Amino acid sequence: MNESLLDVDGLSLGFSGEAGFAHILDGVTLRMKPGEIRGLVGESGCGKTTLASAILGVLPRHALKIRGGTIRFDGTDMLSRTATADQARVRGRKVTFIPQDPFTSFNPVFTIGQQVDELMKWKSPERENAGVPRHPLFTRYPRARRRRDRERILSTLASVQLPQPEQILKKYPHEVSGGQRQRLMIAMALLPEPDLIIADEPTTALDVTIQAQILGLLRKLATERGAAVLLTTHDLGSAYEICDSVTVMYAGQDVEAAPVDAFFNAPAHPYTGKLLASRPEGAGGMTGIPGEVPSFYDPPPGCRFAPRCPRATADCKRRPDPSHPGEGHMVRCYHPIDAGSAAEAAEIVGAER
Ligand SMILES: Nc1ncnc2c1ncn2[C@@H]1O[C@H](COP(=O)(O)OP(=O)(O)OP(=O)(O)O)[C@@H](O)[C@H]1O
Repeated sequence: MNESLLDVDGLSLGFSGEAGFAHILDGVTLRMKPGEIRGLVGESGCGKTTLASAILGVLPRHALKIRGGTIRFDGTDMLSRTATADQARVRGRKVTFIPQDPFTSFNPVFTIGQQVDELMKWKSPERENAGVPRHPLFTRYPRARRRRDRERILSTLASVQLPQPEQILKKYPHEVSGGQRQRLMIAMALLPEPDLIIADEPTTALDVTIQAQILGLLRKLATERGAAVLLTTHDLGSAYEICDSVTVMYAGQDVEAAPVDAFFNAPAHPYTGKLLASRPEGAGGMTGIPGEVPSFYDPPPGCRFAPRCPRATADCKRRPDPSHPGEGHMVRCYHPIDAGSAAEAAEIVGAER
């Protein structure tokens, strides 16, 4: 039985532009089970947002070219050009989104209440055929459903710890703080009762003190309501705090996926080892990783980390198939770190020191 909620398999895509074709995602595989909280980590520019946007179906169509692979959500083919009604039922209803920047995500000219009502008019869990596009003029918002939705809205705002929810709904976006706006975003992502929430660096724009609170709240509410969360972040500390599992991306490739304990205690891909070692509290101390991320216009063949990898050999010019060093642990590397060998771990961490 296939118990995946989300199944991204071998996804390769890129964008054409004046500078040529940018090969962004290269054979990415990502699976999520119902209720799982998975971190999608990697350096800035490694393709986390592109992957999240591909799942949500919001990549710019004019330049996008899908070169291979599939995205299936609970049985719906999210890349098919004919299953658009099913895709519309999934997007914004079964899969919702928490954006990076709560400051630009609201429309400044409507009150928060008007914007939440509009969301529920279309995406309420009670709405039949939720998500199927119809002409807005011919779609009523029946009074009885609107009343029940209002109850849902007030209780969800209370659950994200927004005081005086009725007052907040009357305000305009600029009248509430950044932290409150991000709580509202979490509430709006929860209201359709989704099976998956994609949170794209949801706390980057906030104060460090508020970040941990918001992530803790997201984890608690998603778990209580049985929703899975895909959290894109470059903050490994956040991933450690709230995730069950982690997928590591490097230059548009998934290089490793592991339960959170294995990720931190027994990383197998040399890039993961470097990433962990370059944390301020890691063995390398804020050293960074020598070398540069390759260009997406002319990426190296095979493993894209090979040009920076102390273990690379000629084999690495072909993309490695996945291997499985442990339960739920996948790595794509011809020369993985042996978790049992302290000398190997030290070699990876200290190779350039
Ligand atoms: N429409 C596009 N055309 C060309 N290149 C693009 C396009 N969209 C994204 N890219 C490139 O794809 C790469 C991956 O970007 P993406 O935003 O997915 O990375 P990221 O890991 O989410 O980064 P960050 O952590 O900074 O948000 C970047 O080099 C970006 O410039």
